[in-house]
Amino acid sequence: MTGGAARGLLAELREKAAARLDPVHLDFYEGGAGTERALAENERAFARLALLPRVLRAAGPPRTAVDLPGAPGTQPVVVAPTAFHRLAHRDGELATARAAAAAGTVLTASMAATTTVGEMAAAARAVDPAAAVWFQLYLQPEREVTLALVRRAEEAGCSALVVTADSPVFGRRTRDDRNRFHDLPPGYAAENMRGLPGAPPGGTRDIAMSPALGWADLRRLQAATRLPVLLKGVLHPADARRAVEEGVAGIVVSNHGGRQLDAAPAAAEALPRVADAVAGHVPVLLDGGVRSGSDAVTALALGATAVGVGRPVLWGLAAEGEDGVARVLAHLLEDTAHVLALCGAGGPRDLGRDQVVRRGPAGLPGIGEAGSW
Ligand SMILES: Cc1cc2nc3c(=O)[nH]c(=O)nc-3n(C[C@H](O)[C@H](O)[C@H](O)COP(=O)(O)O)c2cc1C
Ligand SMILES: O=C(O)C(=O)c1ccccc1
Repeated sequence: MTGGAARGLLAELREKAAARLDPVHLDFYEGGAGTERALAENERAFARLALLPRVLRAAGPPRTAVDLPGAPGTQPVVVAPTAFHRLAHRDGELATARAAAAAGTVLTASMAATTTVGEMAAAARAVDPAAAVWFQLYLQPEREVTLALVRRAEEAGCSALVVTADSPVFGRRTRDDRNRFHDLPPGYAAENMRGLPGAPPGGTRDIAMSPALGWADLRRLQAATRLPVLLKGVLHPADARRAVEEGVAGIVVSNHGGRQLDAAPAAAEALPRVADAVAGHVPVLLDGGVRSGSDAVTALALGATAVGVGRPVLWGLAAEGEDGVARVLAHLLEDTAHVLALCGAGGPRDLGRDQVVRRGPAGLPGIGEAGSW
């Protein structure tokens, strides 16, 4: 086989995106923090793992539907929140929203979107009135600003909030520093931040990261909304346990695509212990490095209910707009169902953690050992 034959759709769209994007914007999308070790580890962790198929289980065709907060019967691949889609394509977040709705996947609207969450949710619902949209939120130091953002998400019809907790300070992005990319170009803005309390007339507030936030702030948020709240950026099992005690509706295991703590482990490596700590009380999602159905199924076998994808969506968007995002999502969903079938699973719940082993000579002794991972 020639190299090209097995290259895959995502690699193709990534190359097309790289050829089209302003190199500074490409670096913003692709880059991570520090030496980009956490970024690299996300994909490497999946590459180190193999799936052990089960045979003759009479599983029938895979049913992929899963229940997520505010999204019953949805697909096990969701669109992770990523900033600034209009730098990738003129249609920006509207293209992403339409493609996610068409694919039947949850769209997580970023607080740092270049389109308002209201416009995004309307675009998704124009494609599918039942489309699920979540709103990702950085808790702001000023409570009234956070609450104004929550009201916007509620009014947009969002069905859950995703609070990103891994950013007490903004990660040090080596490529952005080198490129001096620290502001959106003229004509673009973080539209959700327009007209908030304290914003200049007609202008936007900056998104603040705060190291002063604590569990009490999360609790106050939960008391101020009826929406389910997921906590994103959890890697320590003790934090996952605490979050469940605090009544969160879901946990997102994530190192922020390697853009925050460079010394963080891969999301896939942190997942099993977080899943153990959560013990099925709420859904656990994983994002970081998911590039194939095999990666998604590996995460599902290790205890995730669903996975999120960040950069692949941006590659599709930059390469081909709405069609590109649609191709990425359809491919990942189809590949996930296909790999489930090959593993002998009739659905995500049929997978066992014993079906995931480390590659290499040290891998096989781990088979079947609970907690070998
Ligand atoms: C360009 C870019 C922008 C991002 N913006 C946000 C954001 O605004 N809020 C957030 O919680 N996470 C953000 N993330 C992190 C993603 O939600 C997700 O954790 C990560 O991209 C998953 O890894 P993957 O890109 O390998 O799929 C961003 C990631 C990228 C690559
Ligand atoms: O780049 C990011 O990862 C991110 O989360 C972000 C947050 C605010 C503004 C721009 C990007």
